[in-house]
Amino acid sequence: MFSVTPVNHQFDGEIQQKIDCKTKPLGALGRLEPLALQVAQVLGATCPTIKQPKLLVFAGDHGIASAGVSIAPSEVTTQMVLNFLHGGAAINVFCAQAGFEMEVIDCGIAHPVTGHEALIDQRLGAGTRAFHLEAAMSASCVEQGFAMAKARVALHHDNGTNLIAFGEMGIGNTSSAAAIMAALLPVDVAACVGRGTGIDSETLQRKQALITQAIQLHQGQLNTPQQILAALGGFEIVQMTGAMLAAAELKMLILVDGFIATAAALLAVTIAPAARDYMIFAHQSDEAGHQLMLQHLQAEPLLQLEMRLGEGTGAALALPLVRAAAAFYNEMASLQDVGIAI
Ligand SMILES: O=C(O)c1ccc[n+]([C@@H]2O[C@H](COP(=O)([O-])O)[C@@H](O)[C@H]2O)c1
Ligand SMILES: Cc1cc2nc[nH]c2cc1C
Repeated sequence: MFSVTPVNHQFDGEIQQKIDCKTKPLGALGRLEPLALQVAQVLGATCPTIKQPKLLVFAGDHGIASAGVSIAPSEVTTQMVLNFLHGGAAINVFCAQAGFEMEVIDCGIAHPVTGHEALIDQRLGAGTRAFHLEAAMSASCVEQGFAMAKARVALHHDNGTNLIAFGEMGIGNTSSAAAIMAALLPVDVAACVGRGTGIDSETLQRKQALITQAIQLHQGQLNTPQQILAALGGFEIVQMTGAMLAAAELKMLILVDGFIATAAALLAVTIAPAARDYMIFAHQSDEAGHQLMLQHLQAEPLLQLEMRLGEGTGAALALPLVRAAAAFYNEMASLQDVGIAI
């Protein structure tokens, strides 16, 4: 379904030379320099420019939420979707600041909302099934989610967007992301499970026990990323994975937010390793497993602000840094231009 090719390394030498010749000591722009290299690899070495950046908030509900793994009930997912549509959430504020156009996609919240034209309907159901008792969804649901996400990304690409940021909303989705992490990586469940929205220690123990139970229940059916998604996933995680693969296929920049978006990135990279070339990791979340997940992706996030909100907030805050990397690459004078000999 996805055919992702690695970035072109043909011009790496020229791009690096251009970065090194800017009016600064060698390497003095620190991590903005490899970021500029990546931006130029993906968007072109001549004058890489971020165009019509979009931030997509993928919303979905989780059956596991009714087992008491969050501070909030599933109703809050719908309430927050309405908040996004009315412009009142953190992500609305940060998108407006950063110059992101924001889109909210209903991937399958439990209580659908009507009468909002701006809400994109890509529903796969009314929340997943509780994955500690049965598979979260069917295999065909995963494929359907991939197809819908791919079509949406293609539409944005056709309209001129060349950077997509990934955020999400879904009560219970840190449980799903932690279970996916435990299924994909050679790490203990305990290293994957965190406090999500801010649960107490007793709830954390229950969450860990339910995820351990789920991994045992689905053992033998966790052999591919698609199987892992069907067993343990969420509708929003399925669609983020598909959308990331589609964006990589179309050679767009992918800006990844926090713990749950990174779980989707991990799935996408497992399906198509070349997708990693297109990914920029925005922010290291305070969620316990995120650092380890990033390590496995060999990702150094741009920001570390101790946030644990999701929605795409870290990605929105990181966009100015990505713009700055492209701008210095395109606009700074060279040492030669100004006659500096060092
Ligand atoms: O992205 C993150 O790093 C992150 C870390 C902790 C919580 N969240 C958000 O909180 C919700 C999931 O938390 P929970 O406790 O309900 O699993 C979901 O809506 C996420 O957007 C997000
Ligand atoms: C209020 C609230 C806002 C959120 N935004 C993302 N996840 C969230 C979880 C809660 C509970």
